Amino acid sequence: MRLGPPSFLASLRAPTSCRSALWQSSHSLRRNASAAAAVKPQDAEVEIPSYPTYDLSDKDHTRLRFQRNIGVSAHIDSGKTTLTERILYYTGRIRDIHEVRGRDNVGAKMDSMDLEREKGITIQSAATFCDWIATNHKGDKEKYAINIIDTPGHVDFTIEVERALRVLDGAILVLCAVSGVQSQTTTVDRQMRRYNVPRISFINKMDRPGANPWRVINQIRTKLKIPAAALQVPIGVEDELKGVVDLVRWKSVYNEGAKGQTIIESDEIPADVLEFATQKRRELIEQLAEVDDEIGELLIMDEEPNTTQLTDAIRRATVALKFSPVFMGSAVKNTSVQPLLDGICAYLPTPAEVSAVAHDTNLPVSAPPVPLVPAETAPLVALAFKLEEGRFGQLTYMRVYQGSMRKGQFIHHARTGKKVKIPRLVRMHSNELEDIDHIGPGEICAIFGVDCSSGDTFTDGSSSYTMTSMFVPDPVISLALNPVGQEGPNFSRALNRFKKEDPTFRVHVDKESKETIISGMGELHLEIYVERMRREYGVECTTGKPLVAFRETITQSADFSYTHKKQTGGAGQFARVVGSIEPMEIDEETGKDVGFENMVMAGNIPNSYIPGCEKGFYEALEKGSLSGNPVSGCRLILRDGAFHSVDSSELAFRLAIQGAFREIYNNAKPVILEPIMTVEVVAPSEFQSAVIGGLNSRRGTIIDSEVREDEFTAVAEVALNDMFGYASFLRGQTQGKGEFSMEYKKHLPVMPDVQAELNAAYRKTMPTAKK
Ligand SMILES: Nc1nc2c(ncn2[C@@H]2O[C@H](COP(=O)(O)OP(=O)(O)OP(=O)(O)O)[C@@H](O)[C@H]2O)c(=O)[nH]1
Repeated sequence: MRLGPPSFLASLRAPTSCRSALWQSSHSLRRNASAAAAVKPQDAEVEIPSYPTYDLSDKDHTRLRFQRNIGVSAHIDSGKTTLTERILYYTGRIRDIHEVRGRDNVGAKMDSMDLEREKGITIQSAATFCDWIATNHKGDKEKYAINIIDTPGHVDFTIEVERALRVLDGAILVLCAVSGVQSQTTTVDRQMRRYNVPRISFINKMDRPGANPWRVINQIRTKLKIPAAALQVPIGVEDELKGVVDLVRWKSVYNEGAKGQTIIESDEIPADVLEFATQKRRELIEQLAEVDDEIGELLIMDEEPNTTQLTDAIRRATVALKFSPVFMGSAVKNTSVQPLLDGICAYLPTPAEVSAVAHDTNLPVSAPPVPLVPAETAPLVALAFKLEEGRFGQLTYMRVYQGSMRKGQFIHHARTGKKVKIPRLVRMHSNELEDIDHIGPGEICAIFGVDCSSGDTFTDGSSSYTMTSMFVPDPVISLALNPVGQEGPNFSRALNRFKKEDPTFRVHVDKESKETIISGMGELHLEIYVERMRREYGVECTTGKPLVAFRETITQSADFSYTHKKQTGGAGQFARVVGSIEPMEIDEETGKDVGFENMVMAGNIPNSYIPGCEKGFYEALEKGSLSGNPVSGCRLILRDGAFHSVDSSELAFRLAIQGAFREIYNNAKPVILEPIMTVEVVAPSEFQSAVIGGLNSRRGTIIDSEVREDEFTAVAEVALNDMFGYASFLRGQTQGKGEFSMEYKKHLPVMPDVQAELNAAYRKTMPTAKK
């Protein structure tokens, strides 16, 4: 988790005394159910220790000033991979350019999986690094080290975007010059906001007929609600695009050479864009004045900011998340990618400019977080943000937040307390590795041979810090998976590996049918794993019909007072629990919408039995009694109870909570929820009414539509259950010219008739269920 805009260097050095205080935990169990078990007893006064402070050395300052960790994210097919390929080429990281779905059949460097190259989509985010000699606003050259993560655009692989943004300091938001802000752009925008990631916007595909960057900028301002202004205007349009006018340095910038590798700069602004460029420079200053005091004052005094003032203001406002500078070009036509690289160096933050925090596991979860300082001398805190099974074993991607790591060094796994040696330390270049001996704070690397899950923290053992992990959305779709022939060990081996790599991929065995059920973020998501199972593990599988992941929730509170008592000759079971269940809103930061709160006073239930109660609650949530689907949006508050010195046990309390939950569930007026998707269709204008009619016939609600010269976009909310078979339906409706993307929006109650149907179907499968 990052804190807000960084005037944070001051806060890093805040006097320790202000953090050394008695602090009272009162609602510590509310926020994070999974962390709840580790929390200290409530209402205890806890002393916050005084943590040592670390200052950045001059060496740290210099290194971090020239370091950037950035991501490239966007709606599908906006050109992220194509852009990254250019970046790698111009920075000298690769010797030649290969296109996504290119005729040379090589495929883009960052799409290294065979499946990615075949389908022409990015499935896994890939990490790489490069050096760039940037030209600054004075025209001086400076060398920067840039770590880049290219993320997938398909919503099915959204966890990859979450993972990347969690550890990146800045991002490039790529938009198509024709389609503008699309549904997935909004999702990426939301993710960037969640992790406070400053962003540069890059309007790609300026060579396409109908390209209109000004409409796109307007959409950034109105739809994404972030002040934005162009730092460039194009020279030439569509096919004739030659370069851009740099509005900050007031220069014309052209690409020359077969691959646009030579940058030619000129002080002469072409006459046909001069007036327009002057107007857009004015617009840039006015937009900045809205968010930056210094420019605001200059504007009031009617003074023109100079290049340094303008650059500094753009940087300040971008890093403070108040503004997005907009660049434009065409990745495929090799135009204006180098100025974007200069922009990354000039305007995106250094690792020292974003604040990162950890939690001290010795304190309750709601204790104030501890700021981390990217100083080499500080004790190590690193976050494993992605796992990947490679040719040489498990590869763990790490972001080092403070301190450093060395090959051969021992590091501590914060969750398990295990000490592990780093056998091999590498920097990643897509699927190739470069061995290194040492990695400093603020950098990204990968290590081999360390067993952990994604989201785990590593330290040098001197602190008990852990970093909060990322938002993991719940699956929306599931299907039964059966290996053809005998089930061999590779079947479960593959499933275990996929589960570890991807927290949005879930596996369980259905208790009734005994079938293996896999769940995920969409049909494509699951299809990719079934295919990987075949290719990487040699296991051929058949799959059942995809099923929507229904959920249940409660709509009102209900109290319980329940005694679990059993006397069967030997030791008996006794546990009494009193409390309530109530509806719970989702926590935007953690994604949690279920929680267990212990408010038992005076030891009426001994502390040692509380974990049993909590376990019982989470088990009860696994299957709601309306339809057998998991229950979400529910908090249990345990207020009181009673125990017996001989007959009580953790098991008795676990069963007591389950019994209580079963007994009062219906009093809390449960309903069945279904996933609602945002569906965006782009198709030639002549098919507009057919497409809208098609969405209406699937009970969709049209929430936005836009008609451009030749094509239109329609955005609708449709229940996922009504979307099966839509791809071929749309193909038929639009002679194959329509495209659609779909992403999960929210869960909503199903219609009463559907609820009755699902309930009846569930009862039929449950001979023991109450009829
Ligand atoms: N006209 C035009 N096409 C482009 C440009 N950049 C990329 N494309 C094309 O757009 C398509 C998608 O490009 P990708 O680079 O795979 O897009 P992506 O955003 O990485 O795709 P996903 O990772 O699948 O979301 C390819 O056919 C590219 O050749 C551009 O500047 N102009």
